[in-house]
Amino acid sequence: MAESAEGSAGTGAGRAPARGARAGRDSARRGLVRAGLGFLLRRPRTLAALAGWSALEAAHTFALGFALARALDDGFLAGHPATGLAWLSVAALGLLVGAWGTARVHRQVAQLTEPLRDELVRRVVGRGLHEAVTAVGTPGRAAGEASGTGVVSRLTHQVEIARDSFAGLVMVSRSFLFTLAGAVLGLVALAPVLLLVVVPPLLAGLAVFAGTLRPLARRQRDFLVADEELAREVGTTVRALRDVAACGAQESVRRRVERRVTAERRAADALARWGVARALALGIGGRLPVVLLLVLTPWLLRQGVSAGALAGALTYLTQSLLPALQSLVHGLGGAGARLAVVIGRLREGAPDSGGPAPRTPTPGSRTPTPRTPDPRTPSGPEVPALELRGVTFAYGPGAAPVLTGLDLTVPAGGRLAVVGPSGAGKSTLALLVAGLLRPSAGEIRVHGQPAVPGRLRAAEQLAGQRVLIPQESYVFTGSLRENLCCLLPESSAPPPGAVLLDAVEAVGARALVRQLGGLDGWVDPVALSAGERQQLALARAYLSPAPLVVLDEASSHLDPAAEEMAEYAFIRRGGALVVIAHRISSALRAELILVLDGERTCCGTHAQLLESSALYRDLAAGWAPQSRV
Ligand SMILES: Nc1ncnc2c1ncn2[C@@H]1O[C@H](COP(=O)(O)OP(=O)(O)OP(=O)(O)O)[C@@H](O)[C@H]1O
Repeated sequence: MAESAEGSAGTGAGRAPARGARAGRDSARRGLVRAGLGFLLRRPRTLAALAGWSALEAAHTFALGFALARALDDGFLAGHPATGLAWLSVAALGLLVGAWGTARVHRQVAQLTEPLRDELVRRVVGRGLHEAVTAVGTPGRAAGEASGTGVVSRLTHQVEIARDSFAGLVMVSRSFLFTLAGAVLGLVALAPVLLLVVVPPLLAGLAVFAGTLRPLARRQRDFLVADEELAREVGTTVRALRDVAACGAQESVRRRVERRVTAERRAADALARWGVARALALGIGGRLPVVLLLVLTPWLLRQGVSAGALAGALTYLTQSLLPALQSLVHGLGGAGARLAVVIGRLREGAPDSGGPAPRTPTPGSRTPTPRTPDPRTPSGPEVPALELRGVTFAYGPGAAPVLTGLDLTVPAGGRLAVVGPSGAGKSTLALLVAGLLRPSAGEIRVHGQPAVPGRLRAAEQLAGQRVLIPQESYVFTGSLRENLCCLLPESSAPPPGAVLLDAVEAVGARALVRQLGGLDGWVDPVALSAGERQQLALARAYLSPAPLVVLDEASSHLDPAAEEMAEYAFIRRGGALVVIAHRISSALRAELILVLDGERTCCGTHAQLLESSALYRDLAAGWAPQSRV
């Protein structure tokens, strides 16, 4: 238990300076040990019952070696097979009694673990609900997306792990103590001299094991944390593969995942090295006594130890002590460290992180620096930002084309809105423009360069040409600064904080940044609402140097006012803008509107389209009431 505490205390503290982290771990360990002892001492009756049933279980250990020795000495070796069989029956009876004791032990352990779980659940559900209540009204948080349910669900999952690990710990430590007691009593009953052979190596093995517990628990904890971080990173990445490709963020995401893989491998290597020490402890404490017993057999026989007693002692060593020691070593090293990590997190209130979320002072009421619009017309004003010539696209050779022979030109710095009914091909067009789909026929050029999907190098080039923000925005676990800067070229110097804050301010995400604790605040994608994720993705796109921005309903989770603010930010930013519009207000802000309507697809201004496109008139009429909301 003490070692578990040691492990838990340091969760996430590795980022702090070593001495402070160690002091924090020590104090948390003491707190955890006190809390654990307090929890046990408040249940004396359960403990007494557990000890009683464990003693019965240990009687089986005692009976096994002792009855075997008697069966040999008084029965089979003495020429009385009936006596031998009778003693073997005693051993069998001992097995039955032991099994009964074990069943009752499980019941008593449940009496300990269930209250522990209830206590933890009460605490974490309370805290989860508190977080949910305080999250209500958070700007950008969509209705029904209060984080409380997610927090509570993750915390209760950790409570389940804590309960199972605690049960495992109680079982192995109790089993070892009572098995040891049963075996030692048995050896004394057979021949006290046997203790001289068994006890010293056993104690030495236990001492080695005790010495490895702390470092082992620390390595185990580091490994668990690294493993979870890797799983979380990979899980987030896999869910967001399309968005990662859309953002052109493959390279930075690859590096992030690679860092996690390396960290996990290092943690696993360190754990494996300490695993050798654990094997050494097992060898000295569990296997060396067997070897000594065999080597010293002639001497023991001279001391008057009978053949039956030797067989009994071997039985104690191989059937009881070695398995119990194995369970103890693996149980304390595994379940103990896991319990330490989980309890540590539950106490810290960090439901899902491998470490505390770093917080920096709130930016406060700083005055935004006016931003000069970027001259994002790389090829000069005469080269269109986007050109489609006879573009046809179908999702398969036999599939009906989504787009047929589409021609379109968006001038440098121009603004295009794309509208159409669901399934008309708006997102498909966005993916084609972003170079993530290849046209079946025709050509697409972005600032004069072909937009083609390709290998990593091509993806990097694409990221410099255009940025696509899809409907479900990708943000990753990391600092806010990392999330904002991931579309910036590797070679460029990190932008000053003021530039990042300007971008955040421009797209209306200042409140969110304050809530996250500033630019070095920690982003947990799961804890953010869809609207908040969109705000971060918009700020990231705003910062990107790409001269073409494609927003595929990228503000669909924002309210109309927030959406307007974000779109005006992109207009001021410079460069060309293509917006897949889901509100008439978006379309009205564009200079040109493309109505995707199969063979009746057309392009024009709002006024022209009201005249010429029945579908556009219908869409505008349908949107009008919502846009006033
Ligand atoms: N990966 C795909 N494989 C096959 N067909 C697809 C795929 N993605 C989209 N489609 C089909 O292509 C057509 C156009 O889809 P798309 O998502 O581009 O339309 P949309 O106008 O963006 O619709 P919405 O407004 O509902 O998002 C639809 O018929 C859709 O079912």
